[in-house]
Amino acid sequence: MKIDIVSVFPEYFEVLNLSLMGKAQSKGLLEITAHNLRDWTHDVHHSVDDTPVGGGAGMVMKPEVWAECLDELLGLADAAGTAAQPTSETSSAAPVLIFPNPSAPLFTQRDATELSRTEHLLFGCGRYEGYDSRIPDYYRAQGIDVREYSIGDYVLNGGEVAVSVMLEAITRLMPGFMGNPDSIVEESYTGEGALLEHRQYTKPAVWRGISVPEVLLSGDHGKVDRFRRDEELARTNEIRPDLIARLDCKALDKADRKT
Ligand SMILES: COc1cccc(COC(=O)c2cn[nH]c2)c1
Repeated sequence: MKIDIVSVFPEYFEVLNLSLMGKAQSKGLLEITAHNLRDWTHDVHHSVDDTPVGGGAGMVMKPEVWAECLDELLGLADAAGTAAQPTSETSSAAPVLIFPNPSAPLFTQRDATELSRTEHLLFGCGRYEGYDSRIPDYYRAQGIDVREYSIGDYVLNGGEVAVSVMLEAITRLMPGFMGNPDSIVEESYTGEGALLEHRQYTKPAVWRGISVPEVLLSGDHGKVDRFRRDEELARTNEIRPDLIARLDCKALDKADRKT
């Protein structure tokens, strides 16, 4: 998978060369490039933002700068309309263009699963009050698959943290990324927006006088599975009833068949 990230703080992503992400890059599973949006400015101040049309506090990121950058990274015709020549850089599959945005639909495991099968992702990190809203609209009109996602109900100073969160959720699902692929199978229940996972315990069976649930020591896998399933339903109902509402009957049936 080829991943391009555009930010005014590209150095923020140097951390991706560590641990699993670093290994995945050295194994050729991933190719991550962080670009500095200011490389597409032409003024002496390398300005990427301007005051909001209609007034209001803060600054908004300029569409022209983003467009010069995205046209190039997406391999689109430039403003003059001359078709950009496909280069070795231009991946065959059209990339998905993703913008973190607090005012967008929530990014879920279902999105991570879908995007983990994509060949080329291009992330755009907003700063200040955000980017000119015409940017995603324009690229949708060019036929690009543009997604805007929130990672939660809070506002960050920029999209970089949100991109890191989405990248981790996406890349860990890629075949060959995790040492032990089984570790993501179990999550398929909770992952697909289904249920919260059951509580986890390890040895010792009794720790500071607190015992693990007896059934887990029974050796009866059928009973253990049933116990865990019941706990998943109860925990989800108590902590995240909204996930129950999203559950479709298939997932519930599948869950019952599992035990
Ligand atoms: C309109 O673009 C903006 C504006 C302001 C900050 C950001 C960065 O993203 C977030 O703050 C965020 C994403 N999910 N939850 C919070 C983007």
